[in-house]
Amino acid sequence: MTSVPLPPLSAALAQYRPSAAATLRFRTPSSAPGVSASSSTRARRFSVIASAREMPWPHVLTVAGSDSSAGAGIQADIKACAALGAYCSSVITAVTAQNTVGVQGIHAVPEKFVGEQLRSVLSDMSVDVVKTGMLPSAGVVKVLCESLRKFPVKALVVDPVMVSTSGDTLSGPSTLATYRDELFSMADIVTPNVKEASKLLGDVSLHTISDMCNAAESIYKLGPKYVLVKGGDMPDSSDAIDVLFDGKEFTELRGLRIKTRNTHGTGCTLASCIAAELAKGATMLHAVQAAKKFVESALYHSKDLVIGNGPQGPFDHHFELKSPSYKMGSLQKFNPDDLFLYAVTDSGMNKKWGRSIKDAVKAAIEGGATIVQLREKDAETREFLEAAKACVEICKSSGVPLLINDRVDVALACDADGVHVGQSDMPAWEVRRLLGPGKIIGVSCKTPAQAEQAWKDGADYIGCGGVFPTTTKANNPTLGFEGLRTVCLASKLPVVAIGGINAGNAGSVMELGLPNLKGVAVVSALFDRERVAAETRNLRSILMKNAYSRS
Ligand SMILES: Nc1ncnc2c1ncn2[C@@H]1O[C@H](COP(=O)(O)OP(=O)(O)O)[C@@H](O)[C@H]1O
Ligand SMILES: Cc1ncc(COP(=O)(O)O)c(N)n1
Ligand SMILES: [Mg+2]
Repeated sequence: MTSVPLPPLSAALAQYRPSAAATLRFRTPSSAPGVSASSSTRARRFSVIASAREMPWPHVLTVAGSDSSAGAGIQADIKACAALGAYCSSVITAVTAQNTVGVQGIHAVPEKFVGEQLRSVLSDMSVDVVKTGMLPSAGVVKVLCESLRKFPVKALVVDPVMVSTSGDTLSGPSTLATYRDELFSMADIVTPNVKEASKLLGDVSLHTISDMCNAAESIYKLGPKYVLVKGGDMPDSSDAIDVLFDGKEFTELRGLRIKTRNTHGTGCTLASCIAAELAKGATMLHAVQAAKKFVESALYHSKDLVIGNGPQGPFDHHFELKSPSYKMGSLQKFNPDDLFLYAVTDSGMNKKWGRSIKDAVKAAIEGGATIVQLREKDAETREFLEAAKACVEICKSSGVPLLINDRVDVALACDADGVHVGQSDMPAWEVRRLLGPGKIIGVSCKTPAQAEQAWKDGADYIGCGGVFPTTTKANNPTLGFEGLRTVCLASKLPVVAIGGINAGNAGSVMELGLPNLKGVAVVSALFDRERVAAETRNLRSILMKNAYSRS
């Protein structure tokens, strides 16, 4: 089984942003020669409408029940899609009287009227993905299947909602057979929780990951392309583990288990996020990972919310709107463009030139470094921590992220922006566990396999090198341009090139034109010099020239 801890918050947030296709961009019309001013204005107006039509918004249709407390159901689906940049239309199958205590009543919408709503939406709007939640009767499941046959969509996400997190029944046993016989074979993914998986398989008991895998395999035989058995309600588990099965391979998706009462609507949100990501064009594994990361982050940010008096509260789908980075205009903790000029300090060089770490960092920032890593291999811990704390202050005030090489403890103690690890340091997934979802993690990689692992482990970027021979790192094989190209092409993450890079050769590295190669990391070319700020400024202007000539 492949074990896949989740990509970090920043990586996931990057996916939450509306994709280019989702952003309505208005093209300036090219008016034909001889067209009068007023008709050109008209032409512009038409062109705006036309180009808006050409740029469809990723569209999810949720077919689900209304939750009066707005934590789950239709309300959760719309909030989740909005947070991830997808449009969400809604066909309501039932209205529930529900709160944080439980479900007090259910009023099913007549099957015929569910069909009418489906026709209204599907015949008019270009829906990319249909996501189903509460389908209260076998009749509604049948009506949905008929509509989907008539109006096919790109993907179908089936959350077989039967029992709410509060334990209330939302869809009776009569629907089970129709789910199994008709809907599942049309589904791209089915996402039962453990209780639902058990019911679908005739009340088998599920206690372990291996039980979840067996259940996923059995449900897969009913026809969907993927099965995700969700482990939110698995007792005695310190992690929140879900199992994805694609017919060949099991992938264990492991996330932090957030200690909170606010888990009402986690299942609805997860399925809607998967649908939104698929609508934006993600692969299934990416969609599931991003969705799980979103739920984890939302729970984390809402863990202390108190809404309602019952045991199960709702969580905040729009937690990003409250984050300071959002208010400062940036949704992401990590911006891959920050890798542009990556300054890595070296204790030996600082000593040689009689500089403190703090002065070295100040000078690099003054010269225009866009991210800084403290790589102090020989420093005493106490002394290093003091210096790191001072550097955090300097970097914060300049808006430059500060990473710590290898020392997760120091990064935690000084509240750095993240950690960079090598292949023999702590594994990135373990670092993620310790740092939480919001920090930046970088991993040094020399091979496509290492790059793949870094992505699976939840890293934000990889450092690839040595591109040229270097004296900074002993016994460091040189990859050359070919090695760098191979790793970049294989990497799903942004890459920064490292190893022997200086003002003389940085341009040639960037000229490789690899789309995910975001910048260069330098040690000696900045710090084994007398004037750090001037060297940084010089390198920056070389990189800028290269960037402009390529754009
Ligand atoms: N306390 C928690 N911390 C982190 N993730 C959770 C927590 N509870 C549930 N999840 C995640 O939320 C998603 C929905 O799972 P689950 O709650 O099992 O589904 P449902 O809401 O359908 O019962 C899964 O990805 C699960 O791992
Ligand atoms: C209308 C409606 N639909 C679905 C759920 C499931 O909620 P959860 O996501 O917590 O399992 C619910 N409680 N109410
Ligand atoms: Mg739940």
